Amino acid sequence: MIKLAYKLRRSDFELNVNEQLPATGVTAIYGHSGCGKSSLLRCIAGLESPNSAYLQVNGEVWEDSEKQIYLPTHKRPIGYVFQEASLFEHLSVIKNLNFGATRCGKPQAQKALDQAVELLGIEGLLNRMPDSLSGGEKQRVAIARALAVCPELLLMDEPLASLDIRRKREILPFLERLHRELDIPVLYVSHSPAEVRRLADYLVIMDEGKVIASGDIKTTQHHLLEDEGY
Ligand SMILES: Nc1ncnc2c1ncn2[C@@H]1O[C@H](COP(=O)(O)OP(=O)(O)OP(=O)(O)O)[C@@H](O)[C@H]1O
Repeated sequence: MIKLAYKLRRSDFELNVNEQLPATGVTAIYGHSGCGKSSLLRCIAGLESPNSAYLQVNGEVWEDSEKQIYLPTHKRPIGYVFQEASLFEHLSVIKNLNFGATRCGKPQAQKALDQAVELLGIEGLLNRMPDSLSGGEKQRVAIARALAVCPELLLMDEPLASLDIRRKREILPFLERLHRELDIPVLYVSHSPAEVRRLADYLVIMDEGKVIASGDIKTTQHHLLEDEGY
């Protein structure tokens, strides 16, 4: 179970969320642009300074502002994938992945790295430099690097948004594979009904900083807009 409660006030925006999410499968966080999806993910990663915060993942409290508990970002066992693959441009693919594995720091680091390489189908890219990769390949490497951290929670913020439809189609099967074969809960921010339908088990729908509906995908998917169908 992931229990979270955040209040974050900005001059013209307020995030106010209090949810219990499953600690398995893919939970999509869906809503219009500006509704606070990325802010919520950034709170979970410890990258915002909310007015009040509570986060518990699988029984462990990562943050509780009332009790002044705050696990800093670099100590949170999370993998984070952004819209744009944020690879170290001066490092080869394998060195980028090793950087993730260093953060894992557990005996199973090498195994996690090998599994990530295999899952994302990037064996043939390991010695390439990021600037020689296509957008889709870069994003696959970024996802593998996030997995090499051995995360207990994978945060994905519109990982396909910067890709054209062909690249989206190319990556979706890999995401579906992650979903089938990995046992790590994923919080997946998206404003694409097509992606949500294909990937999510659980859905959180946001509007203006609040959750307006949440639940199993079967019972909530009628909230999704018509999709563009890729
Ligand atoms: N660093 C910041 N400083 C001030 N306001 C911000 C900051 N980041 C986001 N906002 C504002 O907070 C609100 C929520 O933004 P957020 O990026 O969380 O929404 P979102 O649902 O992820 O949007 P999108 O789908 O466009 O990425 C918006 O009004 C945005 O302009």
